[in-house]
Amino acid sequence: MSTPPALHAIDVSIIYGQGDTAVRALDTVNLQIGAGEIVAMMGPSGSGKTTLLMVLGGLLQPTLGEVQIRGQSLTGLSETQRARLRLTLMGFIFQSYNLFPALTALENVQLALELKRRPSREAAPLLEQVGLGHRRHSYPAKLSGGEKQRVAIARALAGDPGILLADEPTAALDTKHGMAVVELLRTIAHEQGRAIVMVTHDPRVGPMSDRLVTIADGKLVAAPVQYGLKSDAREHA
Ligand SMILES: Nc1ncnc2c1ncn2[C@@H]1O[C@H](COP(=O)(O)OP(=O)(O)OP(=O)(O)O)[C@@H](O)[C@H]1O
Repeated sequence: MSTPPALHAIDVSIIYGQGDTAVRALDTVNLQIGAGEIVAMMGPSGSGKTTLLMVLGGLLQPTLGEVQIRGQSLTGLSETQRARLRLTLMGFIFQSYNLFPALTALENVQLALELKRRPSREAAPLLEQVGLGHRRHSYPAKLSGGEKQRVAIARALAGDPGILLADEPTAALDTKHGMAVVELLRTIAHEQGRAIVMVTHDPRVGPMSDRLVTIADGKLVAAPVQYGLKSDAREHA
């Protein structure tokens, strides 16, 4: 039997609101992401990128269709069960880092380890893995944007998740630091076998990913240029 994909959206639609004010934010989306694959998701503002990321992360239930994580359907799970899956299988990375300003880099990661109930894992090696071992005792205010995002990535790795979901992780960074963060995420996907989905507005991120998924008006569309290893258009035609 073949291994199920890390993430699988099957005919997913999301309709916000009802009646005249209803918005179809996602329209019959089909998407598979495998372990060890880094996928960039692009599209105009309001096209449904964040909504799709939230659905893939089990933070939002599809109006129609379903999401499977490693072959397990999220449909019918309680909020507590979905929260447990998120805690054990997923890490989240945000544009604005969301670090605790009163905690050092090390303490930010340690707190995540405690919340994820991972007493056997240590924060310092996670910071070293993202190239920040030497800044472990620095507070976020003393770190550059790129360094803050690296702490946020170390924190997202605290639970040793198979899946990382990143919402515009480079949006607040200059080109050099932004590309270094994407390079780090790419290494994490390829060397550690994690599935990574990254929403981005930056056209330079697509070529650094294994696959570029383009979304317009809530639908996945074939990208004008296909990058990397696989083509989403081929896979989901
Ligand atoms: N909670 C909500 N209630 C109603 N409509 C919503 C809600 N969240 C998003 N929408 C609508 O759904 C559509 C998709 O929004 P979404 O935030 O997923 O787009 P996006 O591609 O991430 O946009 P951006 O690039 O601007 O962040 C938009 O039309 C948006 O106005």
